[in-house]
Amino acid sequence: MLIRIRNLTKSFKKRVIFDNVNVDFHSNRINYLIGANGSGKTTLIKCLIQLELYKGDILFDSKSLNNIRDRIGVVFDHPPFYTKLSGFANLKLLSNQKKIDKELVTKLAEKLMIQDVLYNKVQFYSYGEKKKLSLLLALLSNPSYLILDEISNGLDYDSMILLKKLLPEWAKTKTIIVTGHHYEFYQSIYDHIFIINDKKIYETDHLDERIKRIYNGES
Ligand SMILES: Nc1ncnc2c1ncn2[C@@H]1O[C@H](COP(=O)(O)OP(=O)(O)OP(=O)(O)O)[C@@H](O)[C@H]1O
Repeated sequence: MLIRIRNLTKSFKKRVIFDNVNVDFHSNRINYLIGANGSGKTTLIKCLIQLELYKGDILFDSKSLNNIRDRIGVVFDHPPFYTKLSGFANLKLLSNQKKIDKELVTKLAEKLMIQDVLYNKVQFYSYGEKKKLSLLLALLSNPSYLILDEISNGLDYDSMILLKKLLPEWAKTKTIIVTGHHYEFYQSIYDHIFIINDKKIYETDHLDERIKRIYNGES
């Protein structure tokens, strides 16, 4: 379940974000993507699921997105929901499953510790609760590819600990890409680290001083 990116070029008008990027995200691993603010982490995720137009090829285990769309789960930093509806109603509407498995929803809601608000309107959800609802939605289809943008943002201590335990478990059967600025959170769980710098994406095996500078947005 390798994600292969070849000759990816992405611009917003004259602003080039990626210039001929070639990179592979590893199968059944936690691939941690870092980069300064505005370097293009969210843009890359949007390219992966074709929410943005780009030049180049992105293949999931040699297949194009259209063939595996149902097997991708994505959580954005600010997940879009119907705020007047309950969390559960949102899951029913937004899930790519024909019929929602209520038992699974309950199980996941308990695991992610949002069972108490599941039937409340999303407009009353906290930022962290929305994140968890979005994660629950992504997990409902048991995706082979799980892409999490800034997932650690807004999570409380217990939820962070939980996620630290769950991510490596999920990586046994899923190809995971995570982005985020909380290096301390990811350092004990990532398998591979990738950095966006100067319109390219590099894989690296450790966070040297150069990378630390870039990571801290000082490049
Ligand atoms: N639709 C758009 N039109 C024009 N510019 C955009 C658009 N979307 C993103 N950008 C710009 O592209 C750059 C990359 O944005 P992106 O959100 O991918 O960065 P990021 O690495 O996720 O940043 P952060 O760490 O702050 O979340 C930014 O300079 C942003 O302003």
